[in-house]
Amino acid sequence: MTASPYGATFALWRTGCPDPWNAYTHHAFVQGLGDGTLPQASFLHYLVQDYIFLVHFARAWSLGVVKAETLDEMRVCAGTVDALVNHEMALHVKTCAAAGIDEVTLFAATEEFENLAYTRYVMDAGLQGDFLDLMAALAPCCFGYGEIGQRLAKSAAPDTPYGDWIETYADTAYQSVMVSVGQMMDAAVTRRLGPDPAESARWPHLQGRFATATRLEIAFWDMGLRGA
Ligand SMILES: Cc1ncc(CO)c(N)n1
Repeated sequence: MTASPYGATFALWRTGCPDPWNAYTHHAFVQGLGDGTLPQASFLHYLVQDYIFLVHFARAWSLGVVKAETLDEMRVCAGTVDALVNHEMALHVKTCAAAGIDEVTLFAATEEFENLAYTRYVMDAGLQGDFLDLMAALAPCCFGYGEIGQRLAKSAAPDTPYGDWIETYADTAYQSVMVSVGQMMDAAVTRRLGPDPAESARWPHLQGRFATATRLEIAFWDMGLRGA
């Protein structure tokens, strides 16, 4: 198992589904962001959908506050809601405004099925299950973009038009929130499953949620590439 700055739980989950994880983090859409060959129409189609995605992700992280058992869990979940609605979405608003799409239009955009499936899957994981079910479904989103941002910041073509996007996820603001999310998830898992969580009866189910959310990330990139 390869260690990760985002904690031991994530490292275990990622190791549990290597092929989907690789397909997600090295998707053609991601390569196109890095080398600049991604068509702008695909990028905008993705970004409008991603704005709606973040609205629902902020709702799911808010459910984390409701399902938390410690103040630390509440703090990290509330901090993530803040990072999503007050920071990350600024990228979407600014980039779309420059392309002539205003925020009212963004908020009213029709959701693609891939977007609906992913966001409602995560919300249902949290409603049907407990805090850990919700975290397992949220983890691929957080840490996948963390890994992609870090890798592209080092390897992207200097003239890619997607530098702002890359910078948003490579930035210490995003990375440091992800490190605290990873630490919080490790503590949450130890608290509920003990020191050897992978041996617990619940582990395969949590691993399954992580893998499903990872497959939904792949479908989200596919949706972006397909265009509007
Ligand atoms: C689809 C998707 N996954 C993860 C992130 C990171 O927050 C995002 N903005 N969109």
